[in-house]
Amino acid sequence: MAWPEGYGKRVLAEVDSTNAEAARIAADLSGPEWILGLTQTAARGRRGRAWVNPLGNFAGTLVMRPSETPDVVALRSFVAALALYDAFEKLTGTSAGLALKWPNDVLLNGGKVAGILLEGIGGPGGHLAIGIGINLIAAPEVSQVEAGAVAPVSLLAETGKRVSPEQMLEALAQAYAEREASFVTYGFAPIRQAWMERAARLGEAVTARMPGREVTGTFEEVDAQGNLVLKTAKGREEIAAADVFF
Ligand SMILES: O=C(O)CCCC[C@@H]1SC[C@@H]2NC(=O)N[C@@H]21
Repeated sequence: MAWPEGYGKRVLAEVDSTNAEAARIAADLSGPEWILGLTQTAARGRRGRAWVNPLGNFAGTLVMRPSETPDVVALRSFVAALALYDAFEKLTGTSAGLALKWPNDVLLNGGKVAGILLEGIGGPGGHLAIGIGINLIAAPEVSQVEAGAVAPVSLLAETGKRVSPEQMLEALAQAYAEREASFVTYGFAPIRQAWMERAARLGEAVTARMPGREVTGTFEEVDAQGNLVLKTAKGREEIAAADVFF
């Protein structure tokens, strides 16, 4: 498999968090760079949660300096989710059981196999860290995740396929570069369309939980801004940030 032109790569035997490392090195980079951490000692998840990261799972961050406004930069969570989907498909030879969960999880046979953490570095106009964690060989216990959340699963347990972090990085970096090129050239529309074709629970009832309130409705679409759109008894709700429960 080819490594994408123009992207750098560094592999660290141990790091606190590849997103934290991205923030440390960003200012010295001259182009996009993948950081692979074989072990992370302080991995972080979305909304300040910890991320369980046993040896053999994938922990990586792409650090880059996008040129768009922050609202457009944030749409890269969909670009990354699609690239993850592509990489799983390529490595396993099938898309059976794969689905994307808004805003940025990858599901396999209904369980969470990968998550994405987008973090800005250095404020507007600065760098972006796209942190990706993949349960390649092990998943945390259900008791370690929030009540009602999608159960974690591993690629190995679900498919019997053993993929190394390095193999995943090669596939993911290539897939990401292709989706990124599409995003930069054609904008969000084709990414949004492809994401929705792979979406979990589209057209079904879901609950979006936000600080202090929750909304249940039919998952209608992801709109042109990346919002989750729910049809509720009170009308259309456009939700920018939430945890989604099925
Ligand atoms: O909560 C989520 O679903 C997102 C998890 C993101 C975890 C990855 S592992 C690599 C990168 N480094 C971190 O500290 N977090 C992200």
